[in-house]
Amino acid sequence: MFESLMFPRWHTYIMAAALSPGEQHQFFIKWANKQGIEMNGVAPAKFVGRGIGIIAARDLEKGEKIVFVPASALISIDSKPIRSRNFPKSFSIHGRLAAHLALTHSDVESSHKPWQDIWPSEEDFKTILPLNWPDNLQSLLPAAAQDLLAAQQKKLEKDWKDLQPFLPPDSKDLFSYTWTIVNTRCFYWDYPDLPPSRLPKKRQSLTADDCYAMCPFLDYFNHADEGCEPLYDILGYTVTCNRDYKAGEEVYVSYGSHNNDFLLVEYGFILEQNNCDTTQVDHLILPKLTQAEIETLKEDSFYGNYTVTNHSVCHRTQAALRLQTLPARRYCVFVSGADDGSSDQKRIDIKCRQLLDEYAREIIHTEDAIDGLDVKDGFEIGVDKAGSAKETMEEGSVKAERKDILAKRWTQVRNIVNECSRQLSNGGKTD
Ligand SMILES: C[S@@+](CC[C@H](N)C(=O)[O-])C[C@H]1O[C@@H](n2cnc3c(N)ncnc32)[C@H](O)[C@@H]1O
Repeated sequence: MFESLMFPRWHTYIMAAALSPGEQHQFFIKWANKQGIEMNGVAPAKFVGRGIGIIAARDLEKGEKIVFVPASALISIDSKPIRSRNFPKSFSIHGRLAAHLALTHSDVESSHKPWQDIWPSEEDFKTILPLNWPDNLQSLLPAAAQDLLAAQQKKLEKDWKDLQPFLPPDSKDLFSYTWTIVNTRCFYWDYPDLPPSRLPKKRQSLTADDCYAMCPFLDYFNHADEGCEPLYDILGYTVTCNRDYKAGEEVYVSYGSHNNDFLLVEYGFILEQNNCDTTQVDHLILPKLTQAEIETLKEDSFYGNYTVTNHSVCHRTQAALRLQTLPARRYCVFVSGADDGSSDQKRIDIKCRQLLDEYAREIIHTEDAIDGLDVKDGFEIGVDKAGSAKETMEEGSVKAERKDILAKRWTQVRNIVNECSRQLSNGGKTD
């Protein structure tokens, strides 16, 4: 059984190392204990640049269970208050959860109020989430991040269109905020707690996008590419230490194997060290393909998702470059796996390097544009194309944090591209 934790004596000592999270977090912990949430040797703490996270309150051992959240404490579309709203089942789970949170947002009696009080504010999200940035800054994101952002905007707009009739007038901004709360704080959940009579039917109707639940306390954990992996079963969620931790260290979970473009668009941050980091070159390859080449690549399932890491150019990119460069027969034996393509490798490596050189020129150009952004901290609220309140800025003026994260992301992309190019020049291999 986990020990119950309500800021005991060691807490004061450990909090000297990290910043104390504040009073509303103490209320939340009390509330969490009442929900049956168990914490063992960990506590919330404030970390510079990462908001609240989880700190090891004593030395922890690999394999130790540090958090348990019972299924009854989750907010899912099977929670009674959401079921009773009778949102149509055809609406996305993300949208239904966001609408419920919007409808309870100003209810001081709501059952999850102490939890809501510890979430980031709308203001926090305005700075960190590219979704809330003005168009001139969004257009300075790497192309792959812009594609992710466009998909995110489309999902939000669809959910808003569906759920708007259930919400008070003028609640688009509130809905967008609760939608991003759901997006940044949900965990995978495919309803293992449902009775066997309901489970098969429920599972049949689920897509991966539907398997979301809000999970109190678990949503305190920040992400690292290597962290604890939360596991769930019929009883709820458990977090187990992935390694030993010293008292005072931050304990992370892994949100999945995500590159920094994904983390920036979905969560509003990038990792300085990310073993899963990549960059994409679709925007350089796709516009140069003929219609016939597009059809061939689609047929062979090699269309798009062309990825570069700091040591390799992926197999898919090579397939596209081979199709553009080599006789059809040589391309066919490569994609069918009948030949490893090594006899053409030198020619393809030259193509890869030309592609990376083209990318390097684009990077320099974008870095210059970011460098020239005029930093201003104040901004006014205006209305964007979709009719939602959004800040307007003079062309080129930007909050310092946004400029900083854009500049850092492009430095990372430049390093990936330069390092990969260097490896190719040294006769390094492509994947
Ligand atoms: C599930 S919440 C984690 C708790 C959050 N830090 C808070 O203050 O409530 C996810 C959000 O935490 C922040 N975050 C998570 N991991 C981070 C990291 N490694 N570095 C910076 N921010 C991080 C991002 O703002 C992200 O959207």
